[in-house]
Amino acid sequence: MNSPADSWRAFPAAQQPQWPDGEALRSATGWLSAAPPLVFAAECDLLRRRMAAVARGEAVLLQGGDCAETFARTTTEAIRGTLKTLLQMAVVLTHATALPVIKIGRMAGQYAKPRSSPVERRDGVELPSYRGDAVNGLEFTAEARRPDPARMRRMYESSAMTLNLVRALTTGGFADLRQVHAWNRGFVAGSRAGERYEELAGEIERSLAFMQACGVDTRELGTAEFFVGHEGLLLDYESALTRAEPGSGRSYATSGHLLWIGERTRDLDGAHVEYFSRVHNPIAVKIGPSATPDSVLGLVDRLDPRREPGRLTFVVRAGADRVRDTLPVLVEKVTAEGALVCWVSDPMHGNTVTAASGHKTRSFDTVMEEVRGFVEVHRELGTHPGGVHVELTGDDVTECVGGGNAVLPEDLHHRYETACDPRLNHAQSLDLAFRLAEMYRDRPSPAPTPPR
Ligand SMILES: O=C[C@H](O)[C@H](O)COP(=O)(O)O
Ligand SMILES: C=C(OP(=O)(O)O)C(=O)O
Ligand SMILES: [Mn+2]
Repeated sequence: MNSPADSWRAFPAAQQPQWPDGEALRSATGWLSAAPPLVFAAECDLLRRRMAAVARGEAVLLQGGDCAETFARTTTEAIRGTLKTLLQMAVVLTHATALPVIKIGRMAGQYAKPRSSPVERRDGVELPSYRGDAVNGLEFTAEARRPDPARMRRMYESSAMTLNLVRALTTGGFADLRQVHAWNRGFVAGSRAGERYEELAGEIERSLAFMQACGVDTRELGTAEFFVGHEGLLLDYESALTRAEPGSGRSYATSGHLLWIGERTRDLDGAHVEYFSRVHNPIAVKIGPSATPDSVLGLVDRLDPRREPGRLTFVVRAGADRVRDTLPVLVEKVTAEGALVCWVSDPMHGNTVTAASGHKTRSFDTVMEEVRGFVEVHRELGTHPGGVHVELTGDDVTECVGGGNAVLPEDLHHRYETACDPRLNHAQSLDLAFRLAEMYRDRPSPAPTPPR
């Protein structure tokens, strides 16, 4: 019970499914405990070093992907679409900042969802809420909504399939920077952001040709470093995949490189903080508008007691109208405490609204307003706006309104395909990258903090 994988069991765990079948739960977690790790300790350590560079102002983080991955969309097309979108956004940001962009997919594990309400009501019928494919089915039937622990095994298998393809694509030539034009193919033509991207890709190609002509070996640009992460919500799953490293004796969550604690599960006395205090991965915590300086400093003490840059990231999701008020004091207090954490903006979860049609949506302009507020706060304090964490897809969905190829509220039903929250589509994602790039270019980050 006091092992790193199990100490959380003595603490209250929010947002966990009520598994109806104890025997099925034991069978699933037993199977997971014997399964190979999905990621390796050395990869997690490498990402910690990369995140330390973000904390020092020497790199930028780009994290994105579905709100909720689904088993049905574990397809080559969907995975490749998200990956290409992130690679394109990273090129835009690298070009503007002249800093390395650390890429993390919200992929290969994003199958469990915290919910505002444990139940959903439709036409007088009440059923358990959908909690992600790892727990139950999206279909509104009693059968589908019953939590089934065997789904955690499918979560592992879908994560493995996704990770396998991601590893092949990022190292097998697909992510080669010399393919910078090819990544834009297959996406809907005609968006302003797409055109801007084509211009930039042309510029990069000419620079690469120039470097080659000067005798520089550009083959090094043939692969991309890419990590995966998800909300570490389902503690039965995460603890079954926790492995101790024989050399160091350290424990790692091996379901993903960087895992985060959500806004609804960051209670200092709760099971999630306890579990994550025991594993050595780089970790993140979502910070909403109600976070007090004391609760944030408490998280630093519990999760980063040695104040090691790269260990802890705060993902701020305050809302466009609150970020300028709530963020400064948090940044000031954490900095005064001697912690060099990464500050990242999630401009989506504080800005969800319900459209007249009943669809959950987010306005692109409001999303950008939160990013702007986040960057401005850091500029004023002389700290580094470390990057963004966004819900996006390479598909041409109509889930968020606005953006370059404006999706109108009346268009939402055309391709509203998300299993949970509304995602930016491909054009909106590129648009966000260009606008963020402008913010970085207008006011470069201060000189990096010297390594500690
Ligand atoms: O993705 C985040 C949460 O799971 C989601 O925003 C909760 O949505 P709900 O308010 O519809 O439950
Ligand atoms: C649940 C999520 O966010 P938050 O914890 O910030 O609400 C999410 O990232 O999908
Ligand atoms: Mn979400």
